Amino acid sequence: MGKEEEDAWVVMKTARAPSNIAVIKYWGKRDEKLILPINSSISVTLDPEHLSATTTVAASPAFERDRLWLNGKEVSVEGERYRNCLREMRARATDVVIESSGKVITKEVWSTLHIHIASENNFPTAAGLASSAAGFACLVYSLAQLMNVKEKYEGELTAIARLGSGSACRSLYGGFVKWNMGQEADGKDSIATQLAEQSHWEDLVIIIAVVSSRQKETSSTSGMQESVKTSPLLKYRAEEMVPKRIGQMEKAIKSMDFAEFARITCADSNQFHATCLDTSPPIFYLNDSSRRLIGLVERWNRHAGEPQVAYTFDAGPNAVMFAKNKEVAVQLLKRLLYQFPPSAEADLSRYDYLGHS
Ligand SMILES: Nc1ncnc2c1ncn2[C@@H]1O[C@H](COP(=O)(O)OP(=O)(O)OP(=O)(O)O)[C@@H](O)[C@H]1O
Ligand SMILES: C[C@@](O)(CCOP(=O)(O)OP(=O)(O)O)CC(=O)O
Repeated sequence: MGKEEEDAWVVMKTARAPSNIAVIKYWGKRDEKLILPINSSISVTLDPEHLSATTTVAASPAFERDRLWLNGKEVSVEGERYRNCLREMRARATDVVIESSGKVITKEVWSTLHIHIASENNFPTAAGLASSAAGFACLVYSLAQLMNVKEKYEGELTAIARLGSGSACRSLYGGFVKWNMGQEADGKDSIATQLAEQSHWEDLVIIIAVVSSRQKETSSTSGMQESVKTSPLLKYRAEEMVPKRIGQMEKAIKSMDFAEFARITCADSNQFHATCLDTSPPIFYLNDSSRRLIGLVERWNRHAGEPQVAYTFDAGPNAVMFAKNKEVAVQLLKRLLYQFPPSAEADLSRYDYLGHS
């Protein structure tokens, strides 16, 4: 067989992974390279129909270097995070048989093959809606399919996704997920585990209000670096507050106690933004619309006598809200449209309603 014929094959896999929203936030690393956090966190994985990354990975002897296209535009794959994920996945590749020809791609061959990656997000990238979480979870999962990688211990793939972006480790599972901060220096025990399936809490409805889809000024990565360096509140939060809240949140999820779930979710979001304000120079992720949303929910909950809706904000002004059930969700949408009426030329299909169940 000539070199051209030998190079004429390509193997390919496509996968989709959803984004996730933390109800106990990760903010701060104890190891920048391995992306090891200063506290554990808990998140809810979102519906892939609405917020997800779709990634196709391909390998061929004809490819001369690793390449990545993100939302149709080629971007560099030379960054440490992409390199680390690719290296760890290649190291775990096992035999793959190409169906059409019967040819076997062995572990040795995988170590010489270059990968082409094309990924699309169905929501704004780098706008505080955890695109990096969906993106790196999807990259690792699609590579695992392509290279026939089998986990040696549960959560091994989550530890590799973590090397791409901390929050990505939580997107490999659906439902309610905990990222254990771990203790080991090599990060082996800093993995995600599923607390409960999505179907465990069917009543819960998630609504996302995209206040702004502009890219944020301070990325999560640099924002949390500054907070670790300068915020005394962050240290107190990670050491004293989060360990207690993690236990309380696990209990609330297990028993589907919405009042407790809402109380902790709102308190943790507010404390995370307080640590941003406590950073020097201060970081502002919320804007006037975010604050109006907080006011609306707080007044409603107080008036109802017990929480009906919870809110949480990541590193941006966009709100993620949890409604107690479908009836409350409909009420919430009405109130949101009343408080924030769309302009006459708005495209109403962009008003997203995300059912969790
Ligand atoms: N689908 C994807 N595939 C691979 N990498 C992606 C994908 N989507 C995003 N990324 C990577 O993640 C980066 C954006 O991460 P960043 O943390 O700045 O924003 P975010 O994840 O949208 O927001 P946040 O984490 O604060 O909620 C992109 O520049 C890109 O490197
Ligand atoms: C506010 C957050 O969304 C921060 C997420 O930070 P990233 O996971 O994007 O940061 P890196 O690990 O540096 O990639 C809270 C959370 O998702 O827990």
